[in-house]
Amino acid sequence: MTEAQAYDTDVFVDMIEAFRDLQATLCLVAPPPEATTELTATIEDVTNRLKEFEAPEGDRVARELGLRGIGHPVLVPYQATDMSDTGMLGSVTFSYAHMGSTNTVHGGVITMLFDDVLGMFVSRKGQPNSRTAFLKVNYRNTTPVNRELRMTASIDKIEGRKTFVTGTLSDGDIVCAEAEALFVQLLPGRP
Ligand SMILES: CCCCCCCCCCCCCCCC(=O)SCCNC(=O)CCNC(=O)[C@H](O)C(C)(C)COP(=O)(O)OP(=O)(O)OC[C@H]1O[C@@H](n2cnc3c(N)ncnc32)[C@H](O)[C@@H]1OP(=O)(O)O
Repeated sequence: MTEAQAYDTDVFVDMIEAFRDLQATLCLVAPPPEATTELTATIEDVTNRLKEFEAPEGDRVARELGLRGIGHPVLVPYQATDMSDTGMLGSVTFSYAHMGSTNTVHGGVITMLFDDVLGMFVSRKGQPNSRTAFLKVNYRNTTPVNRELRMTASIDKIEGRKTFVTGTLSDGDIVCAEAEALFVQLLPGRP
């Protein structure tokens, strides 16, 4: 995205943030049927308005903002705070939108975060244009929502087109989840 478009990008991120707030709020409410029907119509109005701006893949703002999930309505936004050639540190705070049972994060969301974080790290420091071949997650403890958590990622081995990575998600000294994954770089010409 060019510098001239940077302002538009910020505005788009604001809209995605508002959407995330909507998702989290939806998980906390119990509106009566009349209010639900009225609100559903409002959401449909917003969707129809947005459809007026559908764009070809290369021009979509969410795609341009792919890093750190910030421009994607479903991915979990995170911060990569430190990155070397083989290791990465980061932080993430899950919201009520990511809740499975009371105040703890849905396991599938944690796996999605690992796929995104490890995939980004492999793209930058391993081999670009790689895809997840496998991703194994061990859930060591429940993961709290609304709390800043620490993430690590490391590249353990590169063999030909294969990059082997591991990651952790921790709440202070408590390891919430660990992941190990293989990313395979696509052969030239493979979509
Ligand atoms: C400043 C710049 C910033 C840029 C910043 C960009 C940021 C960008 C961030 C993106 C972050 C999103 C990250 C999400 C990443 C996904 O979520 S990708 C989507 C989910 N994954 C998929 O859809 C993959 C589907 N599968 C496939 O496409 C193909 O099976 C694969 C994985 C590409 C492999 O196919 P292939 O290229 O034909 O490879 P193949 O010859 O079968 O195997 C190659 C080697 O890998 C091994 N292998 C393959 N699969 C496996 C497996 N499952 N288990 C074990 N070994 C395997 C083979 O045994 C073989 O080993 P060797 O014989 O070489 O020792």
